[in-house]
Amino acid sequence: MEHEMAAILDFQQVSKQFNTKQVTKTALNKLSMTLYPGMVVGLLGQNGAGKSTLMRCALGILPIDSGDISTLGANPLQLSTTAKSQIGYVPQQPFGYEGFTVEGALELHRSFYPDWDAELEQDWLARFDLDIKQSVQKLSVGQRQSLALIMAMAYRPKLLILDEPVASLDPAARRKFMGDLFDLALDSGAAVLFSSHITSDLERVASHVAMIKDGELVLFKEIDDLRQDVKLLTLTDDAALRELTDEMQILSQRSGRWVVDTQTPLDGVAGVTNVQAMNLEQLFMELHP
Ligand SMILES: Nc1ncnc2c1ncn2[C@@H]1O[C@H](COP(=O)(O)OP(=O)(O)OP(=O)(O)O)[C@@H](O)[C@H]1O
Repeated sequence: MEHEMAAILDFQQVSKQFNTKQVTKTALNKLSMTLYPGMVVGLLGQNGAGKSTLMRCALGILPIDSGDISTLGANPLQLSTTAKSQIGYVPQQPFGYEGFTVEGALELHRSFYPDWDAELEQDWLARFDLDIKQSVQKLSVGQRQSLALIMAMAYRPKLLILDEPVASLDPAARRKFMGDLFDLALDSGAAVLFSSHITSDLERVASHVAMIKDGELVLFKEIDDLRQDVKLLTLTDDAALRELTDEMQILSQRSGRWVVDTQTPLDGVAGVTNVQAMNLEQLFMELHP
C-alpha cells in the first residue's frame, strides 16, 4: 500500500535490552513497523514476547538502545505537551484515581484535555453501564478498565495505544467496544495499536496484525490478506519449493511442514501435498509449537 499521509508511529530497526545482574534480555530485536492514520493494528505474541515493551518505547516511557522511533513525528522521549495530549494510552494495569467517584475522576482527567468530547464520554459511560456516582475504588476490574478506556479515548487521540484493553471485559462489552473502536479510529484519522490474546477479536476488528516472537516482528500484514497469502504446506520433499524461496517469506520450517507468506500459487509444486489457509489462531499455534 502506498501512503501519502505522514506516519503516526514509526519504528525503524528498534532494539531494546533489559540488563539484570544475571542476564541480558533482548525484549525488542531490530523491529521495524509503521502505522498510518486509519490503521488498527492488533499486536499478538506469547507472554514475554515484547508487546508491552514496544508500547512503552513508543510512548517514551522506556528509552531504546538502538534504532529510531518517531511518535507523531517526534522522538518519543521529547514529546511536546501538545503531542502528549494527542496520545491515548491504557496500560495493562490501569492506574488509580482511588478516593474519587467516577464523575470526579472524569472531571479531573477532562481538565487536561482541551479537545475532550463530552458527548462521546456520555455515550461510552452508557455503553459500559458505569455509574458516575460510584467510587473508583469499588469498581470491578472490568469496570476500571472501561473507565480507563473512556479516559484514553474521549479526547479523540491521534494515536491510541492499548495494552490488552479488553482482557477483563465481558464478551458483550468487548464486542461493542472493539467494533466502535475501529469506527472511531477511521472517523478521526487516528491509528490504534492494541495487544490482545483473543485472536477472534483481533481478526474481527483489526485492519492489520503484527506478530511478535522473542522481540522480533515475524509478521505484519493486512488481515484481509492473511487468509489469502499465509499458507501451511505439507511436504514430502522440499527441493522444488526451495527453488521458489525468493518469492516467499518463510515463517516457520519444520520437517514436512512449512508456513509461508506468498502470493505465488503453490498447488502443484512437486513435493507439496497440501496447501492450507489458516486463521490467526492456527497461525499462532504453528509459529509457537
Ligand atoms: N523492567 C524490566 N526489567 C527486566 N526485564 C523486563 C522488564 N520489562 C520487561 N522485561 C522482560 O522483557 C521481555 C518482554 O516483556 P513484555 O512485558 O514486553 O512482554 P509482553 O509481550 O507484553 O508479555 P505479556 O503478554 O505477558 O504482557 C520479557 O522477557 C520480560 O521479562
